[in-house]
Amino acid sequence: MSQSQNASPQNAWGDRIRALKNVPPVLKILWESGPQVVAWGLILRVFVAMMPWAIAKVAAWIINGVEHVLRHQGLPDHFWWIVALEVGLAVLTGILTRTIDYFDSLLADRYSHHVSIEVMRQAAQLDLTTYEDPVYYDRLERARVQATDRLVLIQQMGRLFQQIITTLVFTITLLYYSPWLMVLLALGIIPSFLGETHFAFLGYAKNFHQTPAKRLMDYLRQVGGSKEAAKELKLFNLNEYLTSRFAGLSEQIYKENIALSRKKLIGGGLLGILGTLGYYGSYAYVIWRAVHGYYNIGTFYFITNAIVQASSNLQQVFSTASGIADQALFLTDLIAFFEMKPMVQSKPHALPAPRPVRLGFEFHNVSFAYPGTERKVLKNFNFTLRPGERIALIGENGQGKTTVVKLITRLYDPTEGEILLDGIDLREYSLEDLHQEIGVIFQDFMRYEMTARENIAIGRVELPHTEAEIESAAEKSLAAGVVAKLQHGYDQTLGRRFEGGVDLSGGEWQKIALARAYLRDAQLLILDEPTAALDAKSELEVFERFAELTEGKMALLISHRFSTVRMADRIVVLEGGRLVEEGNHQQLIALDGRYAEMFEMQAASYR
Ligand SMILES: Nc1ncnc2c1ncn2[C@@H]1O[C@H](COP(=O)(O)OP(=O)(O)OP(=O)(O)O)[C@@H](O)[C@H]1O
Repeated sequence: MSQSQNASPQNAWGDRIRALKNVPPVLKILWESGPQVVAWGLILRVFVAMMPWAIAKVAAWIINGVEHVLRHQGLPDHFWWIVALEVGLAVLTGILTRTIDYFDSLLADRYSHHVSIEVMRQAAQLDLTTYEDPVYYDRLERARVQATDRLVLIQQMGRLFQQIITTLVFTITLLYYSPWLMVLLALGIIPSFLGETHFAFLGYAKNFHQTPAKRLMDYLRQVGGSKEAAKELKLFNLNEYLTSRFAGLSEQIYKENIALSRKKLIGGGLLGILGTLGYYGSYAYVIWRAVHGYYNIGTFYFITNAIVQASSNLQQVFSTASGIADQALFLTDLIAFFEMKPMVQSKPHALPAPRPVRLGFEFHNVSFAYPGTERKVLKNFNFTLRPGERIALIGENGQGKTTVVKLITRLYDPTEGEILLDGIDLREYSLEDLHQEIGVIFQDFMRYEMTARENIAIGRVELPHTEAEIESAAEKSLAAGVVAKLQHGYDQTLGRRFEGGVDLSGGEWQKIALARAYLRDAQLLILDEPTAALDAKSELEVFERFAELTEGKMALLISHRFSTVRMADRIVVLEGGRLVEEGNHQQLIALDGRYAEMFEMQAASYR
């Protein structure tokens, strides 16, 4: 991520102008959301934009006609038809305006639908690293907010288009009568425009710097109301603590908001007075010319109306444009978010994953530090996993076992060295293909608050699956016993978030999660401490099955329980990011090294 993306906005004009470069991509997104709706909106706006001019022109004819009558020169031809035309134009304006509102709300719905989906797609393809980066998180948060509720922006863009046309029509009219009129009007309006954009920018800068505090507030609110935290909150009396931290932050944000609103009230008010002076200056000039006999009464009316319209539309053009600049600043994050590219991705002509795997996986002098950190979690790590082998990876907490899994599944790429699959660097293979060949259940696996069936089917969403396949996977992982006890069986919603949902125990959730791995017809199965919440009997059962079911496949198992570990064909001991011992249970016991020591320690605690 570049420095400029991370830096908070400085109060500079450059940033404001740069923000306008976000408008074209947004127009593109708008167009993609609903081309026909956009086109109709624009066509109708051209008509509505011309209406005030047409209405004023017809009104001038009517006034001249009335004057004729007053001077006893008789009623002009078609007079009542002209009056009817005026009424017709007013009615048509009303109808067109409502139709535009309808198209705007239609477009707003389509836009937020389209952007929400794009945000989800983009979030899904970004690296895992990005999720651990607070800057990214803040950006995702802002992008999410920006995805919805952009009706204002859409209305503003349409309105600007309409106001520009109306202003142009009346400006040409005024220039036709006297260029000075426009100069006077512009002198009054430009300072208030600059004021508007200035405050819009301050508003954006304020929101930008408030995002971390707002994120923290959201977190506090979420913890305060979460089911998981409820027990601890009560026992540790944490509610008051959380509430007061939330209140402190909320107070700070309120004060900052008020301070800005005050500035805006005073500064914006003073600049607004300049606009009023410019407007009345032009008005006085036209009165002077009319009094000196330059215009008849209808023309006088038409010009004064043109001043009112040009002035208010010009003012609106500026304030709408500054409103758009304001919104465009907010869109900086959305656009920046869409421009983020994942580092871990498939190359253009990536290879399909080998099936069957012939040589297996090989780590060659792999070193790895998590992005943004210096410490190497793996150091010159060398390791092989051959087809048909079942390997247990063991080591104390924090030695890098899960990291090995993250590298083999390409959630991250090594900092140094390479990982080969059948002799070819993992980075050469298609990511989707590679992931299809690996079934993995992490220690912090997800508990999807969906039905039991969906929780299992998630293991292989890319392919259709039959009822029998789901049931067979559930049998293998012992989840079938869990499902049998549920009132609605496989259709039972799990978790408590949704009505009718049933929560499971930690061990029951694990059996369900394990079924996902079995559903996948993968060549490598990885279980990262998947049985931690299982009781001893279940664990033994699960692993005896695992041993049976992974026969002929590659299996990688991470566990702290030696009763399980000893079933592996080969045991690899990790310490400080290095491979320190490897062999089967008997060999390692005979070696009398780290493994034997750890084994003895665990055995002693059972005696
Ligand atoms: N996303 C991350 N960013 C930075 N450091 C990390 C990250 N994930 C893990 N680490 C660090 O890397 C080291 C190895 O972690 P890893 O999860 O691979 O250990 P482990 O052997 O699986 O531990 P355990 O037995 O506790 O699961 C730890 O010191 C941990 O603090």
